[in-house]
Amino acid sequence: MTEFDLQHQLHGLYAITDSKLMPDTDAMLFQVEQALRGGAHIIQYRDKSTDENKRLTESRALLDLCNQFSRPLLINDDIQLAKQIGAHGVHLGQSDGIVSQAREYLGNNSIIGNTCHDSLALANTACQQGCDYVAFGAFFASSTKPEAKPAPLQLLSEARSTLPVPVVAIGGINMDNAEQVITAGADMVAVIHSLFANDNICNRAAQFNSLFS
Ligand SMILES: Cc1ncc(COP(=O)(O)OP(=O)(O)O)c(N)n1
Ligand SMILES: Cc1ncsc1CCOP(=O)(O)O
Ligand SMILES: [Mg+2]
Repeated sequence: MTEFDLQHQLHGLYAITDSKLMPDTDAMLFQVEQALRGGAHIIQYRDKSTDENKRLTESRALLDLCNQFSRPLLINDDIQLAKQIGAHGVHLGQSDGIVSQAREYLGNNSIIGNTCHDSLALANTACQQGCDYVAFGAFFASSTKPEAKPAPLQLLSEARSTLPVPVVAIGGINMDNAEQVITAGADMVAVIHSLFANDNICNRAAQFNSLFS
């Protein structure tokens, strides 16, 4: 995938990998392929290990897979890895680097997302620095990241109406609550557990996607 329409890509289900739910590279590739078949619009490689060889091999394999489906692969936390493999972009938390520096390093064609927790002020700064989307959450209790700071649903409508970029909702999102965050203003729902712990990942991805118009 070389060129794509950002407005179209930054919408719908945003699937994030998880090393506990994906015990090895083959399992990860199989599960992500199921999510892509079900219609996941964006994939994020999120691996907290320090095994550089594994991270390189897995992210390259994921990038091949995403290219086959013409969907972007973003790397969590690591702008060097994103640049090294030619990923479509990066997702940065508040302590993972500065958006404007990532933009300079990766160039204008990369997608850069930024975690803004429950703060419109952080989101405005991220937008001024050139991010392509902002992420808020956790909106619900997350078994993947129980320590994530809670964010209120009302934040999403204000974010949607005041920010110039698409808005991601994350944290404990499942089929019982996804509609609430979408109605409140989320352009994308970022999901780990409810998607990748499901017995039928392809169906679950399609169910999430059907919630978006
Ligand atoms: C889409 C999306 N939103 C938020 C996060 C969380 O990022 P961060 O706060 O840096 O936490 P870690 O994921 O690095 O633990 C995300 N990864 N993706
Ligand atoms: C990375 C991250 N940041 C805030 S909550 C979260 C985890 C999301 O995973 P789940 O969908 O399993 O709650
Ligand atoms: Mg991070």
